[in-house]
Amino acid sequence: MTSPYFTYQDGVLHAEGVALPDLAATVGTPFYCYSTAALEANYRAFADAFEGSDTGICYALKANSNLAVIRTLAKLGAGADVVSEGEMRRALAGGIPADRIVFSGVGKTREEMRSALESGIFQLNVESIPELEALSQVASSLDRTAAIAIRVNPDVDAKTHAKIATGKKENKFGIDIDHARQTYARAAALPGIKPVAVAVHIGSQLTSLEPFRAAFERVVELVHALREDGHDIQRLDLGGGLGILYRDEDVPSLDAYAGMVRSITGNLGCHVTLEPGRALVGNAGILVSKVIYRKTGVHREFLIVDAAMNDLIRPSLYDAWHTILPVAEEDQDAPRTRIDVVGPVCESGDTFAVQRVLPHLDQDDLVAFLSAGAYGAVMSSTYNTRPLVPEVLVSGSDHAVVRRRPTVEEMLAAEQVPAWLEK
Ligand SMILES: Cc1ncc(COP(=O)(O)O)c(C=O)c1O
Ligand SMILES: N[C@@H](CCCC[NH3+])C(=O)O
Repeated sequence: MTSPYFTYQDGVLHAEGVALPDLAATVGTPFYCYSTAALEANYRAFADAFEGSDTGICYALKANSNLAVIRTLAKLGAGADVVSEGEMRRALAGGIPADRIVFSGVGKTREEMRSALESGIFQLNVESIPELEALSQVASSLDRTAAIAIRVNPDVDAKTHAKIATGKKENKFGIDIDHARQTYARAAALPGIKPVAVAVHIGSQLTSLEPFRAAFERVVELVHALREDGHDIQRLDLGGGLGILYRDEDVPSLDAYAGMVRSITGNLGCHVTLEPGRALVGNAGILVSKVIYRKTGVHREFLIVDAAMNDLIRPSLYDAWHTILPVAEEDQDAPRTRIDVVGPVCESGDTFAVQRVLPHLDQDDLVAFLSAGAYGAVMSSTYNTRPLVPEVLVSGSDHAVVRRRPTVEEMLAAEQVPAWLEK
């Protein structure tokens, strides 16, 4: 399974027109590689599906906040959904105008609120009463009015992995939808706050439209009730969450998703914000790694690669499946075997795949983990003092290293041994 942007040409896997072995020789392994054409196609497909509706696409930066990725999407007109001041500054640095930025998240600090208000962003999505009160104080102190959505929790099962479901009562996100009317009343009475929107986001990697439908219907009902209460609700923020194909999921088409959104919200006269993350970047990136050793144990065979859980944590954290392709095109008739693909980190959880059927791979062979463009590099760490891996953006036959690998010296330079330990 390849994509139109990662294909075999002349016997080796390419990202657009760039041969991955050449990139590996230039930047060293492991590295992330993103396709500009894939990013553009994903954004355009999303925008086209909503063409003609009053819709803003605010790319959820958390999925991949590499500056060059942001810039690529910004040039196509994307707004941003951010969850920290750092992300907000990245969005602005990537060329996304402040008036297309939505600030989400359960724990915005007062400093973050101040910075968001001073930047003049489109909307803050508030998730609790204490947050509402803090925002009122910050906005008043700046003599500004914060345009807000209240994120409601509709208590809908998103039918996704429990660690990325956000719309059930027991999740920390949003305000219980049954308490929403009181909360809007409270918000409207506070200085510096103007409630203009309702926000919802029930989880990530949803592969069925039904949970979205259930949540959005509840939100529309709420909008009617809030308008009856005298609130001027002009906007809806329907979050992100649309899933992508990792293995064999039956992912809804963009047209089906957009049709469902239109059919539920079409008559409300609201501006609709959408916050796709994974759907825009997930299949636009891969992680390329090299086999260090092939190890034959008593019970199992292991392929030990130079990428690890610190570089791509999704398999360890969510038992996520990433298709693994040999970079050298396999002979279709060659024998295939089952093997565990693991990294060098000292944890048994540092496992990318268990008993995966793969062609014979050995020391120094390159492999590519597909669909690693979302929640890949952004979730990496330096565990085991492994430097963050480079990110490369490809466009046609050009490539650019858009984040370089820091040296261990640079990592050490950020730390200090106190003088008393030197005595
Ligand atoms: C509020 C909010 N919006 C948007 C997203 C983006 O989600 P996804 O990458 O699944 O589209 C998330 C993450 O789940 C989120 O928490
Ligand atoms: N990190 C998750 C998605 C989290 C979405 C953020 N709310 C993943 O890799 O699937």
